[in-house]
Amino acid sequence: ERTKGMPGLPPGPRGLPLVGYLPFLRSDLHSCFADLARIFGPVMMMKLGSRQCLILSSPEAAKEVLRDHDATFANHDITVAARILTFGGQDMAFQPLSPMWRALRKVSVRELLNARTLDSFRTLRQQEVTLMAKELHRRTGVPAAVGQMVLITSFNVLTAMLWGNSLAADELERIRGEFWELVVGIIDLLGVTNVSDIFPILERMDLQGVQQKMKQHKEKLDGILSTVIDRRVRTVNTRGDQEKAQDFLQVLLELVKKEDPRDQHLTVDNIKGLFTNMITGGTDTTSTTIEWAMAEMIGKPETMRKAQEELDSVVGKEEIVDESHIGKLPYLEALVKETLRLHPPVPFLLPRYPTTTCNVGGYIIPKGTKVFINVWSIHRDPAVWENPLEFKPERFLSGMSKLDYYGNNFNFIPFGSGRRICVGITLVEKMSLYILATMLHCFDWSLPDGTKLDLVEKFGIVLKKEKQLVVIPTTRPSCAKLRE
Ligand code: HEM
Repeated sequence: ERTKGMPGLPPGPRGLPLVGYLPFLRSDLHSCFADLARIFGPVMMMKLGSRQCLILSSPEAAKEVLRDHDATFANHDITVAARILTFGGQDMAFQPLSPMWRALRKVSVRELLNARTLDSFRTLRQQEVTLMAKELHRRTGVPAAVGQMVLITSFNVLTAMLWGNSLAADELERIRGEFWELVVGIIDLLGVTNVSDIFPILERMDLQGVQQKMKQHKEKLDGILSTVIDRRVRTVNTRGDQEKAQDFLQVLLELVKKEDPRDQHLTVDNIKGLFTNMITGGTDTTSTTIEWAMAEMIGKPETMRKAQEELDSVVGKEEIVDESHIGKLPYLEALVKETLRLHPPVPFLLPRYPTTTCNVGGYIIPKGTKVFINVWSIHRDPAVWENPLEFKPERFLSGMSKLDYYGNNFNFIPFGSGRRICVGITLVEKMSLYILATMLHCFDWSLPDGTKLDLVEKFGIVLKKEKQLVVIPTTRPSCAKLRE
């Protein structure tokens, strides 16, 4: 609708009064939005309940929002469930663009997620990944839920990086046992279309019980985080400053104590919110990536064979992978990129909203519109990708070889782009390649007899396999080293 040469709202499907287009959406929202974009175009608007929503489905439209209007769209839209989980939005991901967001992001990069600090955790990663490989070795020939195992490994690495050995071994063991279900439950709830978000007036009624369930998960998580923090404060109080650990938790606790007005004052809830972001945002995404990579390779065995041949020649058939090999494995790197292209773990990024009314694609976008960037459909756009539905790591070795994870080319943005780009990319690059390299170098993988591979997706804030992948490891020569 354009009047007198003024830009109008973007085109989109008309809905019903009050509910908008909500009753017509399918549960596989990513592919439903992609189907609608084929009719209405890559800049599409629809009303869901009382909320105006913008859906962008082309690299050009994504670029306009994430680069040209980066500052205007730099806020993530917080849902009712996310607010409960993040201690009222005290985390990094749902903090509006503000001094607090800057302080949380800065301290995370300076003290944890930079190349030098991450290198200092190399032995820790090696220990945890070797433990996982040993466990798989013990279970040779027995079906294994690989996603679940990778999730636990990522959790162990990440939490040791966050708070060192703040917990006693038995406490840690108990938490690890509960953790898988907790994260899966949280991620599932974050992906539910909650009517409380669409009709804020209904929030108090919590019609689907989402808020109630999220409160229970949050209480569990809060229990774990409070124990970790209390233990640390008590240890420092009894043993004194000399013996205190110099890890990320300690740096954050010092910032809570600091009263210098030039520093952004942090609260304990900020620490808990930040840890919640990293634990929930950094584990399930990594394990989902590995699970999809394994599933695609099972479906196309020559890709697994090529990755194993590369590993055999770089690492040596009877040696064990270590992180120094990672930069020398271009095929494996391409394989992970191809997985993130076909199965971007966060299919809409974290939805944004503009803080002022602005123009995108020649249309007017009202302030506060919820913006979904459909990365899943951008990554499958036939105008950009040849045979987009084919799993073909080679494309990242030739035509698309320059694409990286840093959001500079809008054809490939699995981690987003601009100032709100994922803060954990460096860690993901190390962890996902290292885990996958170890799994492929130590084992061959096959489906249990009588089962068939399926690649059915389940939409959510994280785009998972509907059925978890269960596969059987059989040993390769390098496994002998695991016994040493
Ligand atoms: C395969 C793994 C991962 C994927 C695909 C992924 C993807 C994403 C995406 C798409 C965003 C939103 C970006 C945007 O809005 O433009 C994001 C944000 C974020 N990610 Fe990741 N992520 C992964 C792993 C991690 C890890 C390991 C960590 C931390 C240890 C992490 C921490 C965060 C945080 C804190 C944010 C919010 C950043 C901000 O708002 O400034 N992520 N991630």
